[in-house]
Amino acid sequence: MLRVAVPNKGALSESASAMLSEAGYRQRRDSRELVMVDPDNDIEFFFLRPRDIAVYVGSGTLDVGLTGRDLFLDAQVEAEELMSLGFGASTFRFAGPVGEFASLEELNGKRVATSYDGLLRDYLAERGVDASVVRLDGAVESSVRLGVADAIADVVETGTTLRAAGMEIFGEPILKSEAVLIGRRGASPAGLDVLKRRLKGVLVARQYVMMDYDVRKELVEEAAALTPGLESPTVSPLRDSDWVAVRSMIKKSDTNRIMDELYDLGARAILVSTIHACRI
Ligand SMILES: Nc1ncnc2c1ncn2[C@@H]1O[C@H](COP(=O)(O)OP(=O)(O)OP(=O)(O)O)[C@@H](O)[C@H]1O
Ligand SMILES: O=P(O)(O)OC[C@H]1O[C@H](OP(=O)(O)OP(=O)(O)O)[C@H](O)[C@@H]1O
Ligand SMILES: [Mg+2]
Repeated sequence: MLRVAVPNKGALSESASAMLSEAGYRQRRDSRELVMVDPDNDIEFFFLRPRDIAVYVGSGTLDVGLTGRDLFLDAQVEAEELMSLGFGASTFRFAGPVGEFASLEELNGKRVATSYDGLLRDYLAERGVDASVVRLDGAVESSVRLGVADAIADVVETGTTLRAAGMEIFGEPILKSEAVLIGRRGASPAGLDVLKRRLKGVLVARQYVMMDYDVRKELVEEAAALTPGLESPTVSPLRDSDWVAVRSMIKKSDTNRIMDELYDLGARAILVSTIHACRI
């Protein structure tokens, strides 16, 4: 039975469970449940703190886990990223009091507070910056005002928390994070391929739509270039032999641009429908 770690609370929890449900797996009804067996799919879900998930997977206790890339790298365990999951995006950045820091080098000899000390120590060491790292559990934005640090390194999403603390970002982003599936390096436990294929199916169904349109036969090559699809578009005859019907998957975010371009080309009856589920 495949043993999978899922965030039990926090920023990633709801989206992780929603994605697994969409992939056809049973998920817990009560947020206090710690384990959930799905016998139909021969899989077992363990609901754990997102920060601890990499530790369980790295030690081999659990086969795979859904967690944040930043939390995974911070844990410094023997595991690898198997795929990105398309949610939980965030950026990990340096910040300091407004006007005080402009570049990474200025951190030499300073104190930097963070909840991600493993990640930060690696980053500073790789760039030869000699700063002392102050490990805090959370709310690191308050650390400078309270005098335990000179700057911070933290997750920034909207920047609201930073602004409220009178701080601003500086330097290059340390890391772009999102939710990822992690597993033991080189391991391929039974059921993992199916899980990955199902998750990929959810990603594609979320990111793509199905587009149908009619176009004059002589324009089909030009139209197909706009909608190449994953393999190749389906082209079907119409009763009026001067026209054909074309069907192709396109990126959801390109929908309106492609509809405009197809219309300008002379395509008509352009229809877009959602993809409920798929296997690619
Ligand atoms: N706005 C956000 N705030 C915090 N984390 C976010 C945000 N958006 C995405 N994430 C991601 O969520 C994960 C952190 O989740 P979570 O906040 O549950 O952990 P935590 O901060 O360790 O726990 P808690 O805040 O409950 O003490 C990281 O991978 C982070 O990149
Ligand atoms: O840029 P923003 O949209 O304001 O979001 C970023 C903030 O959200 C997270 O805090 P969280 O709520 O997880 O609390 P924590 O710091 O105690 O983990 C993160 O640590 C930042 O403080
Ligand atoms: Mg948090």
